[in-house]
Parts: sequence; structure tokens; C-alpha cells
Amino acid sequence: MKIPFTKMHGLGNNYIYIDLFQTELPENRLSELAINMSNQNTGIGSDGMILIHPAEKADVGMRIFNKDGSEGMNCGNGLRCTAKYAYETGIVDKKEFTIQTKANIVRATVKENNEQKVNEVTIDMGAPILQREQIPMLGEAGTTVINEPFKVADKTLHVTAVSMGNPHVITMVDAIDDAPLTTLGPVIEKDERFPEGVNTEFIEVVSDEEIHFRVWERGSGVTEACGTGACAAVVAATLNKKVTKGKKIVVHLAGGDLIIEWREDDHIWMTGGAEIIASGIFYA
Ligand SMILES: N[C@@H](CCC[C@H](N)C(=O)O)C(=O)O
Repeated sequence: MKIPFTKMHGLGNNYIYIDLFQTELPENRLSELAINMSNQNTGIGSDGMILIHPAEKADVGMRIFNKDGSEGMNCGNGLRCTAKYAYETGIVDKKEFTIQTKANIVRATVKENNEQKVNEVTIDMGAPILQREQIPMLGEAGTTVINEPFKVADKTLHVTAVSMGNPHVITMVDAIDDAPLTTLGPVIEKDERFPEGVNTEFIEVVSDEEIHFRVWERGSGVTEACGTGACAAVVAATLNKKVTKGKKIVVHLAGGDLIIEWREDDHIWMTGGAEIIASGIFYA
């Protein structure tokens, strides 16, 4: 099989994008394709694979597969790249349009530079989900998980759990560089209290408008950035009274900055860049 692809990144969180408006892929090989394309030695090398496809209820659809072949429900950086691709290739012919993911339908707004290239995308990501059983996380149904003691390995963390359509567990630390990302990230990802696995974030809240952020992603490990994670981090910081709802927060990720705003109507808005790296043919 010869598969045309475009590799794109949002703050270094990089995926192989396949345009299903142009190409067909067999459903039963998607997971294997994601694993093979993501391999940096025998594939293209990436954090996973994203399919851009026609959607029934939105202008365009997006599906995300992690590096290990598992399918995610949502991807913030992927949404901004999908928006850029859809606008620049003419899949959509307006600057505000909708994108359907497995989790929900979001609204994207693209901004162009002088060369008619999209250099900034804002997404209304919708409202966060806080009910424990909807994250999902084991424990008493109907409760929320805010600064809850969580024993893991020989440590007790205090975690806040948020779903942005995909599950996130956030721990606040005093110094981001000392966060136990690579030691506890893989352990928490597979912890049985998260029956569907979890994306693990450590954050250092610097002020009412600034957060440092590092992530261990479910299915992909350490990545440079996670858009849904940055949204979840701002929700967690707000619930823990470290930042104020309604303010624009700069989230510093390893690959760059995102502006996140949790508005009074409960919707979270994410603004940041999206870049094309390369395009070509993958021989599967
Ligand atoms: N990098 C993404 C999230 C990708 C999916 C995640 N690993 C999951 O399995 O939930 C983002 O930018 O949000």
C-alpha cells in the first residue's frame, strides 16, 4: 500500500496526518499503521497517526492513534493542525468551522499571515468533565477528584483528574524540573484506578497567569506538548484556587506556549500554532 501523508506538529507534538478525503485505509490495519509509521527507525517517526476524514455532523472529522496503536478520543494539538490542513487544502472554505472527534464537536478559528498560511488556531474545546466515573477513575461515583491523595510507588501525590474527552490526572509540583515524569508517568498511565489508562501531567503554577507543564501521554510517553493536557492543567489549577477562572493563562510546554482560557460559560479556549513539517508517501 502507498499512503500519501503530511507530517505536522503543534509545539513539537508531532503526528502523521492522512487525508481520508483523498485516500482510503482499511479499518482493521489502522492500529498497525500507527505503530509502523511512528517508529523512528523503520517508519517516519512520530507521536502517532491522525486521520482527517469527512464527518456527518461537522465540516471535518479527526481520529487520533497514539504511538502504541491505541486510539485516543481527542487531541488538542491535532485539532489545531487539522484546522490548518483543512483550511489550507480547501477542505473548508471559511475561517470558522467545526471539527468532530470521537469525544465531541469543537469549533475552530484560523488566522492567516501575509502569505495566506495559517499561523494561529483557536479552538473552543467545550466544557471539561469532572465526574469521577466519566473520567473514568475508580472510587465513589458522583464525586470529583480534586487534590486527592494518590499513593503510587513509594510516594503520595495529590492529584486532580479532568477529562477533556480524554482522561488527564494532574499533580502540582514546586519545581517543574524535579517532577517525576519518567519514573511515575508510565506507572500512573497503567494504574488500575484508571481503567482506560490516563495522560499524566505535572504542573508548576508560577502566577495567576502562568503555568509550567510537562506530560507523560497515554500511548505515546513523554511528548513535547499536549493540548488537551494544557486545558486540563488550567482546570486543575483553577479548581485548586491557584489561578482565576476567566483569565487567559500562558501554559509553558516543553515545545512552546499555549494560551488557555476557561471561560465563565464553562468552555475552554485554546490558542496556539500549527506547523507542516513534510509530506510524502509511506510504503506500508
Ligand atoms: N497529544 C494530544 C493527546 C493525544 C491522545 C492522548 N495520548 C490520549 O490517549 O488520550 C493532545 O495534544 O491533546
